[in-house]
Amino acid sequence: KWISTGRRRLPPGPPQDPLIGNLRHLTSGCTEETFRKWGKTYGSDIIHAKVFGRSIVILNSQKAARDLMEKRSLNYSCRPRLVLIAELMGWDSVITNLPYGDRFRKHRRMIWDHFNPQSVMAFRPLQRSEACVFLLGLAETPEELIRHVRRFTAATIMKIAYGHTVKSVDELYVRLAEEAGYDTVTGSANYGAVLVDFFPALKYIPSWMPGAGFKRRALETREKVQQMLDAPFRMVQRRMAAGTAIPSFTSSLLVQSSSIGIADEEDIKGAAGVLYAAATDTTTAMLESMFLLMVMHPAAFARAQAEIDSIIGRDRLPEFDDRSSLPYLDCVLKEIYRQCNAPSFVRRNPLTTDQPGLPHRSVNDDQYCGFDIPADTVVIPNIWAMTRDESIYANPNSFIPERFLNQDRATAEVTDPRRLVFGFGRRECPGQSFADANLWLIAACVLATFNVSPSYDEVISPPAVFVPGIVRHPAPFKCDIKLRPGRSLELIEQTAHVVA
Ligand code: HEM
Repeated sequence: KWISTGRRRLPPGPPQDPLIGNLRHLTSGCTEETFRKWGKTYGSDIIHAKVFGRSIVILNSQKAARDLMEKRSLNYSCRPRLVLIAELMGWDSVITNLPYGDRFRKHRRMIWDHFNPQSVMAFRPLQRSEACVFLLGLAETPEELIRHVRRFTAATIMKIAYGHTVKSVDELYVRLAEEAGYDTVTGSANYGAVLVDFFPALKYIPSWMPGAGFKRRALETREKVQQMLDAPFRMVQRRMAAGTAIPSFTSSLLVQSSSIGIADEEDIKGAAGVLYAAATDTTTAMLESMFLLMVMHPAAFARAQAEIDSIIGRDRLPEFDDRSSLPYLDCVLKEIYRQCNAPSFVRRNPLTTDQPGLPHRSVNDDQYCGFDIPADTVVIPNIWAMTRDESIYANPNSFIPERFLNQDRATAEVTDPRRLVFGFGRRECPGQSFADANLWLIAACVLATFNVSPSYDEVISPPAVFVPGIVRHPAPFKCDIKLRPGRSLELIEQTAHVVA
């Protein structure tokens, strides 16, 4: 392997240590910003690193990501083999970890049928009613903002996936899912966990052996993952048998697959389970970031609020059909996506740098811009760098929604951050229309009914500090959230009554 890679013209990258390659770089505080700096240092959009002989290519530009992951998608739509998370922890029946192939296509179809831009229109009444519950909660206990956000994201997806109504984040199914997710993240952040992904034979090491702590933890997590996938699925089956099931993603798939074999059952469980895992943390992080940015950039949000007041008035809440009449609000949302796209490379394992920015894997040898990209290379899109590309976004570190105003179609297409933050090619996020609708609705309704400002006891507005993790959440921050004077509460209650 060493001799064959020696002859190749690989993309440039930082110097490597013997045997371990760039392991030290990639596991110790190496961020998306470092990857971008490497790009500048080595004068290339694509950077090559190596860990235990395995090639890792980082794509720092939108062009490189589209050229490879979209135009050559047949070669770049696989995922790296994830021994720890998929094989040991039991996340092997969820699409995010499936290799490109028939089973992947089957899962993608199941999810796409329910979440394509047309189908998600059916979720609008649910989104509106859950948005009202969110607003009422915020009016009552504004200090519990994060809890209300988490309940909203859990409630919308649980209802869709299983027809189950979530009243509180302390409920069983939410707890199971949260614990499985938490244990997966924490259990994959240690060196044993990294090693088993690069040396799969280590998965056979007996759990009692010294040094096998990663395996013991993974097997404990496996039970939680099983419970998280099983429990709500069995609940739907029980309710269907009793004739009390509310139509859902799971029930409709169960009805469709009349002669259900074990493979189908596992597939349906996995497809429903991934919805929670993929939808909640990402959407929660974006909504938290939205509130942080409201506090940091009051002028932009005041302008969006004034737009809502002048177009919709103060006698009703915004509805989805109002979206095209509120262009400035859309610009604000784009700028939120651009600045808070929550990618996280600050992890211990370069194979499991998570959403958004899930790694792809090349299947065959390829060449790009004169460089060789060997088969089985892990390909990581550096979405953070792409949304800060100075050739596309002037002053990328400033919050300027106006940059998106009055753009012609071609420019709008190149600059729209939604074409970056939801990933690329055949692996692009299938939940993006739904996620985008949730973010828009909450932004519009909050601006219509609340004033969000820095907390009185804070001297300066909070800095944009993000906590590294599977998804980047803002560090805890204080803010004042108050109902706007006038009929705000009455409007929320009225709408809640109508949409209930
Ligand atoms: C703002 C919220 C969200 C963001 C930023 C986001 C972002 C992403 C990204 C970057 C990927 C990886 C794409 C790639 O590999 O190129 C992804 C995958 C995925 N997302 Fe989302 N997502 C969000 C919300 C959702 C929601 C609401 C759902 C479900 C309803 C969802 C379901 C999925 C699934 C199933 C995958 C795996 C696709 C595959 O492996 O083929 N996501 N998402």
